[in-house]
Amino acid sequence: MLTSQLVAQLADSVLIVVIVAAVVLVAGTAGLVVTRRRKAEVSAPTPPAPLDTAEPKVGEDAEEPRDTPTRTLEDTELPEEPVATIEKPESAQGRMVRLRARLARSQGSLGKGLLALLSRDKVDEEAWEDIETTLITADVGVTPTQELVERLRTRIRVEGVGGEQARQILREELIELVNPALDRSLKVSRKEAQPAVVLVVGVNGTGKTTTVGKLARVLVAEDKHVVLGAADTFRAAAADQLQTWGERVGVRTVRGAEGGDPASIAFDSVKQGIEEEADVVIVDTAGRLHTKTGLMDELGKVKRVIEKSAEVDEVLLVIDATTGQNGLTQARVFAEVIDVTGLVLTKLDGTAKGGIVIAVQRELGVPVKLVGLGEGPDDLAPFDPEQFVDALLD
Ligand SMILES: Nc1nc2c(ncn2[C@@H]2O[C@H](COP(=O)(O)OP(=O)(O)OP(=O)(O)O)[C@@H](O)[C@H]2O)c(=O)[nH]1
Repeated sequence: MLTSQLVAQLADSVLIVVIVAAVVLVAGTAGLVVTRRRKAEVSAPTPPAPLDTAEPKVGEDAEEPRDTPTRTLEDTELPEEPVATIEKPESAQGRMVRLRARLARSQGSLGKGLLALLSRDKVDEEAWEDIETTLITADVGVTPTQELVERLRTRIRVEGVGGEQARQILREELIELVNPALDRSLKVSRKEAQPAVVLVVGVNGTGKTTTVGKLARVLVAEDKHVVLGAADTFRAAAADQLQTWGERVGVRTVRGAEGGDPASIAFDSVKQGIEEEADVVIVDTAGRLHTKTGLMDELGKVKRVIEKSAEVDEVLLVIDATTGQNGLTQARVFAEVIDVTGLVLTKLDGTAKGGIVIAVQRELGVPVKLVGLGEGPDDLAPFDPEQFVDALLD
């Protein structure tokens, strides 16, 4: 009896559980269906809007402008690197006028010092000694100094002294010492259907690559077609540096592998110049210590290899004016291994020893053709003795 009651109770419980489960199941399924339907409503693609075939309205019929204001120029992000444009370099004419103040600033003590001593009422022995010291300190060199002092003594004795007269005498004698008779023109014109070739040489860090870049600008300003040869395969960044200089004025740079054979790059750049019918090919070479025989011999090879296809018209030796007497020693050794046709004195803006112009010309019997007066792209000027001396005396 008890058992049958127990069984009946159990059956009731099972029934209740089954009923509850069924209700939950039905409610769950209904919920799911509703959610699915809602989701389907949300993600259903909206039908495409009918094409607006109406004519655009103008004037008073025009629609109201958009809520969001149109972006102004200020809002627009510009690319960081401006689009490369070809620069127009300053012409060589008149550069010296612009750079004269800089020269006067650096060399002022030389010119003004001499002038002050010569303008005294009486130029005594002590004053002449001071004049000599001033000239030697400015790197004019012993022999040129003695010559100049001798000529000044004679003229001052004969023509007398006095402010303006002393200035005139000094000006004339300094110009004579710098030697205005020397041919300072650069051989940079095509001849016999071939480009002129300029080889740039010198000790490390004197400013060769910079000078090649600046020279290219001088020539581009004269409407010359220039090709650059990056034969400095020793310093990793030199070819990039040169190429950047070239690109700024639309000039091609021929380069080779880092550590490659400089003679072969020099050859290729001249070949390129011939093919492009260029006016000038300027070849930059690696800086080399004048004391390293192997490197110095390499220069001869570079020149000989170029000469297989074209004549080398200019060999420009770059000298850092701030190195003083050491610059003279370099000049001497370079001149022994290669025929230097012109000198470039760089960094004249950074030294008071402008007398090196006189000394180095004397040493080599070769004219200073260009002077570097700053790091700016157009801070290279053709050397002019009169303007140089006038800047000293400014
Ligand atoms: N103030 C001044 N600096 C100059 C002048 N010319 C060149 N320089 C600087 O001298 C440094 C060396 O110049 P580079 O052209 O790299 O010298 P480089 O002779 O090619 O050097 P290497 O390839 O190592 O032999 C650079 O910082 C130039 O900007 C100049 O006339 N005035």
